[in-house]
Order: sequence, then C-alpha cells, then structure tokens
Amino acid sequence: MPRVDPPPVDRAAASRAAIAARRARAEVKRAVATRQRSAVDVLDAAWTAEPALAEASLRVRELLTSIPTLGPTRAARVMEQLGIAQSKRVGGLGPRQRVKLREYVVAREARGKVQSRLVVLAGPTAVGKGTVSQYIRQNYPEVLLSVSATTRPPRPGEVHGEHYFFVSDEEFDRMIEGGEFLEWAVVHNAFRYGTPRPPIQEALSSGKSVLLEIDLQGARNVSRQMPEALLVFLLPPTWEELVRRLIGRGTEDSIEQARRLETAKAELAAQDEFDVKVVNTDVSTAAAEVVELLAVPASR
Ligand SMILES: Nc1ncnc2c1ncn2[C@@H]1O[C@H](COP(=O)(O)OP(=O)(O)OP(=O)(O)O)[C@@H](O)[C@H]1O
Ligand SMILES: Nc1nc2c(ncn2[C@@H]2O[C@H](COP(=O)(O)O)[C@@H](O)[C@H]2O)c(=O)[nH]1
Repeated sequence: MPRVDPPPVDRAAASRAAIAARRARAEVKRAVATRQRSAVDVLDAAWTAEPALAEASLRVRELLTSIPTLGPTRAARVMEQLGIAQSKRVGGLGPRQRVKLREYVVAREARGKVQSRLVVLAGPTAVGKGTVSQYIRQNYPEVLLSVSATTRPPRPGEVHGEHYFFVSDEEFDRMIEGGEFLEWAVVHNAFRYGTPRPPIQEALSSGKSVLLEIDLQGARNVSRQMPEALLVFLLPPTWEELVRRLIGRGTEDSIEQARRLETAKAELAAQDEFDVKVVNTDVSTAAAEVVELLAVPASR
C-alpha cells in the first residue's frame, strides 16, 4: 500500500483563523454587554439555516454572563436548571434546550428593559376563574389573555380561537411533540389543556403582560419554568359559597361535583404556594385586582 501523507497543515493560517474567531466572539459579547445587541438576537442568529459563525461558536456560559447584571454564579445555576452542560456552545444545543434557553433569555432581558409580567391565575373549581377571566377579556382589551388549546368539546357560545383552541387528541399529541406548549395537563381527570408558548414569548418580549388562567398543576409547571411569573390564587369568600357556585353552575352531575369538591380541598391547601391571593366576592373587583397585578412596578 503506498503511503498517503496528510495534507500539510498551515499552522500560521490556522492560528490566524483562531484569533479572528476569538475576536469575533469577543465582539458579540461586547455588543450584548453594552446593550447594542440583545442576547435573543444572538441566539436567533446562531440558529438560522445559515448560522452566523461567531454566534454559534460562542459558549452559552459566555453569552449569559454578557447579559448585564447576570453574574457567573447565577449563569451556572441557570444552565444547570435548563439542563445545559457548562461547556456547551450555542450552536451545539438540542431543540428543547434551544427553546428553554431562548425563553429564559427573553424573560431575563425583558425584566431589565420593559414593564411586562406573566401572571398565572389559578384556584379551586368553580371559584370563578373563568368568569373573572371573561370579565377581563371584555373590559380590559389591553390585557393579553392566553388562549389555551383543549381536547374538550366546545360548550354553547364558546368560540374557537377566543375561548379555547378546540383540537382533536391527535392534534394535541402533535402540539406536545412539537414542543408548542409552555405547559399542559389533564384537568379533572377528563380532557387535556395546554398553554401555547409562542404568543406568550412574543408578548413578553414586546413588553406586554400576559394572563394565564390555568389549573394548579399548570401553575406549578409554569412557576418551575418561569420563576419570575407571578402566581395569583383566586379564593371563594367561604367554602359554602364555593359549593353553591359549583352546584348552581349546573354543568356537572352530583358524582362529578363531589369529586371536584374533594380536589378543591387539596387545591385550597396549596394556596400558600402562591404569591398573591385574591378573594372573588365580586367579579368586577376581583378582575380589577388581577389587572392591577399585571402592571409591573417601575422599580422591578
Ligand atoms: N363573584 C361571584 N359571585 C357569584 N357567582 C360567581 C362569582 N364568580 C363566579 N360566579 C359563578 O360561579 C360559577 C363558577 O364560575 P366559573 O365557571 O367561572 O368557575 P371556574 O373557577 O372557572 O371553574 P372550573 O375550574 O371548574 O372551570 C359560575 O356559575 C359563575 O357564574
Ligand atoms: N393546566 C392547564 N389548565 C387549564 C388550561 N386552560 C384551562 N385550564 C383549566 O382547566 C379547567 C377547566 O376549564 P373549563 O373551561 O373546561 O371549565 C379550569 O380549571 C381551567 O383553569 C391550560 O392551558 N392548562
């Protein structure tokens, strides 16, 4: 076998290329640190069909620590929470890691820059979450109320795209697969409900606050992923009034009502996990209190 020599290595050229790449990465970091470029913009550039080289080869840790006020200790902790190895480069992340990192960076940059907030409204069955949300939808058009997807069929008067996106089981599976949900859960042991992720990201990055009306499992899930979200628990004035509302609504049979009341006890026991409690005695007052929470104080 004749010997095949490897092509000669142009060490000088390789070293020049390495220096140029290092400089390009330093330039990206400087632009983020001086707020000339957003970290989200860097991620998007790294993940296009033809990725920008400096952005893609930047380490995630370097990008995070370039964000003003985000120190190395916090950056390391965030990467651990997002399941990203400390040595990872931006271009080397998997699809789910990309979604999570982008989400974190959007929220982080929005925090320092714009006055937007994600508020999660939860509470026991029949406390009036839907009624209060509907009131907000009708009376506070400036509030972005997230529209969930669900596999339950529409009730009379419910409009697809306004109250829910009513989807089939197959479509819901496809949305889960595609990572389209911020969270999803089986609610009341019956149907699946999920919060679509993109409208929330868009709103938060453009400085708009968002309200989610979801169940307790969903609230816990969102809080894990977005610890900066404000969790609001809607309470009934009394237990007896909760029972009255559930029975008065008349949408469940007596077996289902009993089951929901059992669940409601467990849900009420979780109220201290929430940041704020609002008592729903009067719908318009409760709605006004929730809307007020969507406005972020300037000092935040
Ligand atoms: N402040 C209030 N005063 C009196 N009745 C109310 C009030 N708020 C809601 N209700 C009534 O209570 C019933 C339950 O309200 P709603 O369906 O909005 O509850 P929910 O928390 O969304 O329930 P679920 O989680 O089971 O979907 C409805 O009949 C509604 O009209
Ligand atoms: N985890 C989630 N829960 C959700 C979502 N959207 C609504 N819900 C909750 O489901 C129940 C039942 O609602 P209904 O309209 O069928 O009566 C209620 O507690 C809602 O808060 C969601 O996206 N995720």
